[in-house]
Amino acid sequence: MKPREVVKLDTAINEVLEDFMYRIDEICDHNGQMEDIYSEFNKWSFESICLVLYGKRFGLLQQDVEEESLNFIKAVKTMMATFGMMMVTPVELHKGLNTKVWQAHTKAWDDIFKTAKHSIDSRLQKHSADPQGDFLCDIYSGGQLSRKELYAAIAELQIAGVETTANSLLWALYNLSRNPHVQQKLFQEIQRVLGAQQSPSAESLRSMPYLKACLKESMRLTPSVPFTTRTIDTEMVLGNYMLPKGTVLMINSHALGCSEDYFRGWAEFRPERWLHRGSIHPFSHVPFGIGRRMCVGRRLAELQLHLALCWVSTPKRELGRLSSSEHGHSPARSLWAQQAQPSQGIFLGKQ
Ligand code: HEM
Repeated sequence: MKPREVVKLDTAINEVLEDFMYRIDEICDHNGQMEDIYSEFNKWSFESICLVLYGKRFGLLQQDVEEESLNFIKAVKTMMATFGMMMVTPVELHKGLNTKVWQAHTKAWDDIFKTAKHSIDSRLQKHSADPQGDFLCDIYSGGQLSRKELYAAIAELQIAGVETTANSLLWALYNLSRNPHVQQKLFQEIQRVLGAQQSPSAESLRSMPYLKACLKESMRLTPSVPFTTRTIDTEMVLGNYMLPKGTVLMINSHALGCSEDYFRGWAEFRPERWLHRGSIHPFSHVPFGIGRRMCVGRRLAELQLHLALCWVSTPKRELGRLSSSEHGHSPARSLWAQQAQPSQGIFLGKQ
């Protein structure tokens, strides 16, 4: 996604964030806690990415969610859950025996595509007179993708952009809640740039280096995708090792972020370390992967997360740390194959 196209999406992202903040205030109890914080954050990122990709609100942040939206989310959840099961047993086995997992998986994809297709078709139709004026129509009118490929590409973007973004925001808030002095500095920067009432924008973010440093530091210490892999297609020598073709190499971004060699005092949450240009080895921080297959949604994810931090980090909503007896979980618990999520120990309500 081209940076100059991505910045134009700030209004849509803010629209969803405003609703998200109302929702947080509605559902937080008097202690500033909410029942299922992870699922609420997923609703936000789902609504946000869908508005960007399909140009349509799915109403997930409302009290009563429409059936079409619920079915869509159910399909995404089923697809992810069955995908997880097929990671531990061979896919061909499921396919050959037409197992229940396989049936549920393929039905879920059919349902996802049905909704994606419907939304994409309406969007293309709506902007047919001026395709260059719309992000999705612009991609399609470039002529490099067939309609079917466009459906598949957009559905993939959507799936890739929900949990990763929600999880990163949750970790960022978790880290801020444990570092009040960082939070204070962040409030000051946001207030200085935005003044009393103004909503943040892609333009205002340009003057917020500390906010960007906070997100980087959070993604260093607690990346939402802790590793990526590559299967090498030719035999090669790497360091002192001879690697045959087909070897799966893993880049462990979490281990890199926790390396004393690259980050002095690595266990400290210290955004200041990112403010001195050239002081950090560029390959030591790769939360979005690296090279030709790196995350295509990086700029969009960063914009969503930067704006979200502006909305959440206000003096009225000081993020607090709940004591372990209040939430009863360890700081992180395993979510699925690759991700961990912070426990519910963040105070999110208004003071
Ligand atoms: C904070 C949020 C996100 C994180 C941490 C993240 C991280 C990653 C990582 C580590 C990869 C693998 C890259 C590699 O192997 O080198 C990846 C791939 C990918 N991401 Fe993201 N991502 C995020 C958000 C998004 C969003 C919002 C979208 C869609 C708009 C997206 C779309 C994709 C796609 C399509 C790929 C596959 C790229 C390919 O195989 O060529 N991601 N992401």
